[in-house]
Amino acid sequence: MGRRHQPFGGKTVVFGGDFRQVLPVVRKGSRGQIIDATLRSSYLWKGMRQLRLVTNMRAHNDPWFVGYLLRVGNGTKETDEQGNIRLPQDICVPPTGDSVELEKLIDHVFPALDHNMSDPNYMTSRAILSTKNDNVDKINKRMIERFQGEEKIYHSFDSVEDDPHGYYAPEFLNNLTPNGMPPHALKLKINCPIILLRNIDPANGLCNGTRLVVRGFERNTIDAEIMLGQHAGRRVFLPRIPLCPSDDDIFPFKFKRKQFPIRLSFAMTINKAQGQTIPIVGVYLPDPIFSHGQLYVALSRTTGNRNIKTLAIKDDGKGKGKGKKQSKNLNK
Ligand SMILES: Nc1ncnc2c1ncn2[C@@H]1O[C@H](COP(=O)(O)OP(=O)(O)OP(=O)(O)O)[C@@H](O)[C@H]1O
Repeated sequence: MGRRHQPFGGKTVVFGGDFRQVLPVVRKGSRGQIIDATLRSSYLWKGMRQLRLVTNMRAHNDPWFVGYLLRVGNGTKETDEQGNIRLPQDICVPPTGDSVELEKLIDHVFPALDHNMSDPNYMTSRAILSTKNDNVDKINKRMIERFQGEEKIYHSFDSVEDDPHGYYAPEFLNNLTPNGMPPHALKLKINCPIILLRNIDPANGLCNGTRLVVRGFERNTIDAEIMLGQHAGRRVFLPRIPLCPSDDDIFPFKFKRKQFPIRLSFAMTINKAQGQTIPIVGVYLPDPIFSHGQLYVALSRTTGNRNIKTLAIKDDGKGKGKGKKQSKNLNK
């Protein structure tokens, strides 16, 4: 670090990013505060040299799709009078207004599940993405019920720091699942796909967002196999670790959960999928999406138009999104 007065001691540091994607999350932040949290607003920005990557390598076999993604991401895709974007007809599962529509989306993304359950490539090359954890949990629950194989439920140990008199009953704590935390009752089956929620051992490929498949159950560890990236094929034993919610002002007490830092990954939030390549993607949008950047992230995880199916419930203007700072739903 020779030049102490320069950023990073004068060393060259490479930052990467795509400003069309979801911006940093600022809880309850205004538009201005969110923009303020981006690299573009950093005092370092003016000292940076910008290099542009202009070829979409992931979807390079589908030039029409690449152009469509750029129009969505750049905000140049034409909208109707309510601000809705028209999704291509061939990627839409027609909404029917009942539970069958979701089953249809699941069947598109996970065809012949019964025959392919033990094929790790099948399991990790597909996922359903949605905006909210509630939707994701609903789909993961359906999928694990459908999945066949030896089942195990791991329960967490929940506690509150500085609570010597035990004011917070375990039953109450067990019912809490703040964002980014694993559930109290983690129901798994052999060969089911999971995603890591914390960096455990980045040097060995165990990072927040790593996708794995469950191979075996031990009393205090889970035997799993890394599925993607340079560590694909590596068998690891995942430990239970103490976890705290990332938003520390969410409860008026300091909540601690000892659990395996994983969730099922048949479905995940769009934010969690940012940065991943998922060859076959389903997008479930029962509510208006938060921003066009979120739609851009969801659609751009895959390699082309034919590998994506969306189920968008039409926003009739009376929905929950009405009057909030959400962009309109994105229907046909
Ligand atoms: N030069 C290249 N030649 C061939 N394939 C490439 C090349 N660069 C990237 N890819 C492939 O494109 C896909 C996306 O790459 P990568 O995840 O590095 O992009 P990214 O910019 O981080 O994407 P995003 O931000 O959208 O997640 C990967 O499947 C990768 O293997």
